[in-house]
Amino acid sequence: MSSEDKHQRQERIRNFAIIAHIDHGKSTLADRILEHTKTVSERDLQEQTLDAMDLERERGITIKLNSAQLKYEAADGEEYTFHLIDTPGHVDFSYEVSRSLAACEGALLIVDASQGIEAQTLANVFLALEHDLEIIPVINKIDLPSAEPERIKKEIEDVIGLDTSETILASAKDGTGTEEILEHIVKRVPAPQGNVNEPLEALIFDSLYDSYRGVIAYVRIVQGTIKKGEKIRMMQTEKEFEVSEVGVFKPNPVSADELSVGDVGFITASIKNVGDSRVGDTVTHANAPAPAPLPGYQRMKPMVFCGVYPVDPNQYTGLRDALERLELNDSSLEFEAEVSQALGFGFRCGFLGLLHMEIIQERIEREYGIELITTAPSVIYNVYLNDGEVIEIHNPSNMPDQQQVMAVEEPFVKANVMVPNDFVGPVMEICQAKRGEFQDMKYLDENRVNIVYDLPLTEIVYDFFDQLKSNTRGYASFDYELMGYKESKLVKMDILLNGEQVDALSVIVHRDMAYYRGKAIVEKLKELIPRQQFEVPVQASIGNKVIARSTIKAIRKNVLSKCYGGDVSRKRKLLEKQKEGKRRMKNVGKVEVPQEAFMSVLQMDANKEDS
Ligand SMILES: Nc1nc2c(ncn2[C@@H]2O[C@H](COP(=O)(O)OP(=O)(O)OP(=O)(O)O)[C@@H](O)[C@H]2O)c(=O)[nH]1
Repeated sequence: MSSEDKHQRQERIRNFAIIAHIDHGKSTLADRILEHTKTVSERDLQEQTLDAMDLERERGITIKLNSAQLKYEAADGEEYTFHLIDTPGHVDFSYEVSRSLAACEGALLIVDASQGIEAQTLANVFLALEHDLEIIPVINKIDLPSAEPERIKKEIEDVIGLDTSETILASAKDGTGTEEILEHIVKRVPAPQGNVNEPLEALIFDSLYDSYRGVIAYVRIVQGTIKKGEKIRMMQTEKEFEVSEVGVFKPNPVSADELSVGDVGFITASIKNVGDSRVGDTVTHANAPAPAPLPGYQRMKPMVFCGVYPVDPNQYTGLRDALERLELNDSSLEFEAEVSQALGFGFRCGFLGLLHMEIIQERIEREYGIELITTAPSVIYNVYLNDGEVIEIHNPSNMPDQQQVMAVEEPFVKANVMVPNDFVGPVMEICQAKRGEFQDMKYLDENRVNIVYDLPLTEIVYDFFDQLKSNTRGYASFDYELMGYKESKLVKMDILLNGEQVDALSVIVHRDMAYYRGKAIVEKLKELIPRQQFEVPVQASIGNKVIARSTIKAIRKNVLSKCYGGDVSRKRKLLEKQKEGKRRMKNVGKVEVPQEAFMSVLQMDANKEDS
């Protein structure tokens, strides 16, 4: 292709993302677009093609980014190449969202006609505006009887300040508006800038590990071109590779001769670890490198840590293999070996957030068949010692003795909560109970309010979101960003079972809440730990001082005594049932403790805590 042809082709490329809150219809709309452009034949179109992972489909959320190349013949008679880049809709993955937006010139903003803008949508729209994207508002689900497109338009204008005169009214369910959306993309989203003759700059906006090809890096070419056989360098990690294949997603990966300015596609280069091709890094040619990497690179750092142990100690090596494999695919997952007196050999793992943590745990159990015991999640604390040393603690049981500690800092976030007026009271109560500091409150329209609080991350890691949902009948939406560290009055609380301290149950709590938390935990443990053959005291202590106590009464339990006579099959069933119940038990000293107990600190309801 001549330079001139390449330029003409570049003029007809449109790169866009879809921004939407969970359930507002992003996947359904993406399906309509794929259908309409005949990218995927209707017969092949599995419901929601873009959400590929099983787990993702089950949970109905987008975890990993995906992209698709579409050909669209527009009303002006020209054929356009669209690249649709899917973005995850969850706070844990906001950095990935920011990189995928950096790969686009435009974004469709999908808002449910019966719901309105939600906190996460707002956060992502502002990210898109920062990247100077052209935003095309689409009000979806107008087929619903409860649709209020005029109210939503006004909300988009008032809250985001977008001009909504050209808003598209759509129903992804019945296909209304799909054609109009495609035409608006052609007219309103700018063609990519950049020059084919400049040194290569390609932005990695996602990468995944394929056991056959190695890492597949998803890239947007910002300057220059890239071909098979060329020597490339990752500008941040400074690793060099030889390109084994370039291609595009249709939406399945298909080889291409070359990727050129404006293209979105993939590169493989026998890269063995996703850590070598990090999201946000810039790919350039090794022998004619670009002068500087693309801006905005950040190393994704885990924020939430927990202990992960195999129920069966023999599966320790299996668990390590599973984590190593998952790490290949997920450069934000971190882990290191850890030994707990209570749980034996396991790993301390770091995650981007709670959802990320749940996803990894579920994948280990499902894909690798390893049953896990996990401890309550914790954040990273900065601990200032009396001797001037500063240490980072991400396992509460490693907290030094109180006498040695001068001060403790914990991470804080700025949280936006959007709710209907009626729920302002309950939301403020929850934030206050979670040690929140009120910052701001704004009306979105007559009906809805945005409340801003500074909150300790650790309180969000606990049951904040669940409480928010249950106290606002599911109406609240919530988003947060990390602000930094602040000093708090934090202490380590230990739990003793039968007089023995259980390291895996230690937590770091605010001094003013220690008594209530301690009381709630010992009560919860009393509920969760089955009666043993002897009486078991459960205590919560700070330093050597016991602050709460409960007792698990002794019983003598023999399930077989229930079976009169010799019904063998019934007997076997009962024994199996008992075995089943025991599977996730760990012996801690002489006491059998079920998995749930290690998460008990997460399961306290607010009322108990406040009472
Ligand atoms: N009535 C109606 N329902 C719709 C429309 N578009 C999507 N839905 C339904 O809304 C629900 C959510 O749609 P999805 O496409 O899965 O939403 P999503 O935004 O992709 O959600 P995540 O993948 O979780 O981010 C599904 O049950 C869809 O069938 C629409 O235009 N009208």
